[in-house]
Amino acid sequence: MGSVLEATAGGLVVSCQAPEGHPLRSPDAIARLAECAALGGAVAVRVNSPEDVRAARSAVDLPVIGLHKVRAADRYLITPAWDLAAALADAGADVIAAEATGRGDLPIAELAARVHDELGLPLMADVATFEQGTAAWSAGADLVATTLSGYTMDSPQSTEPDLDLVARLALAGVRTVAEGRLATDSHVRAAFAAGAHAVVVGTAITDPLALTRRLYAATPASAR
Ligand SMILES: CC(=O)N[C@H](C=O)[C@@H](O)[C@H](O)[C@H](O)COP(=O)(O)O
Repeated sequence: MGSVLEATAGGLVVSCQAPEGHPLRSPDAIARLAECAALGGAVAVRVNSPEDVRAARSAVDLPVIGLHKVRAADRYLITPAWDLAAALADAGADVIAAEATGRGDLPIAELAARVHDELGLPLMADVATFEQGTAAWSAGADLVATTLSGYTMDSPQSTEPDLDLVARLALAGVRTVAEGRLATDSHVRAAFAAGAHAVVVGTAITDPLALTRRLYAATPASAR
């Protein structure tokens, strides 16, 4: 368990995900993205669903952080049920990522204990607020990620990463991962300056559709 935490310290984790309907939505495409991440220097990849965990696991020799997104009325929930966590472990995940916002089927302390005792893996708790982060850390989470800040009613809405949350959690002694809307090298440097243990970058690296749309929107042709 300690080795994954050591391996990720000071590093870039690349989130290799593609939603239903996206041209990259296939385990093979996710595996190719994971290969790019590995060649580029990533210390781990973050992957959605057991089938993508299997694909990434066989493609790269890096720790695989597994999650399983489930569609709810307002947003995707991250691994909100125990069975989903267990299936990720079966698929070869090295870390289980799950939300610690109170919307999972287990209280966070029970989830952390079961991930440790039954799966033998570390838990990455995805949170939206400082209170959720410190609670998850006290409850035994190994990593606390700012993943959900900006996606819940109780967190600030912004197009920028929530580096203030990263700084507050790190200052409180929480092993904090900066995740969500990091898109530039300045964001990455600022996250580490704020005390991050690691950073996760997804869209800005692995979603050419989103990147194309953003740059297209800056063209005269987009106004036609
Ligand atoms: C909110 C939510 O469901 N976030 C998901 C968590 O796994 C992913 O959709 C994000 O891509 C990931 O967090 C990385 O963030 P960004 O793509 O902004 O670099």
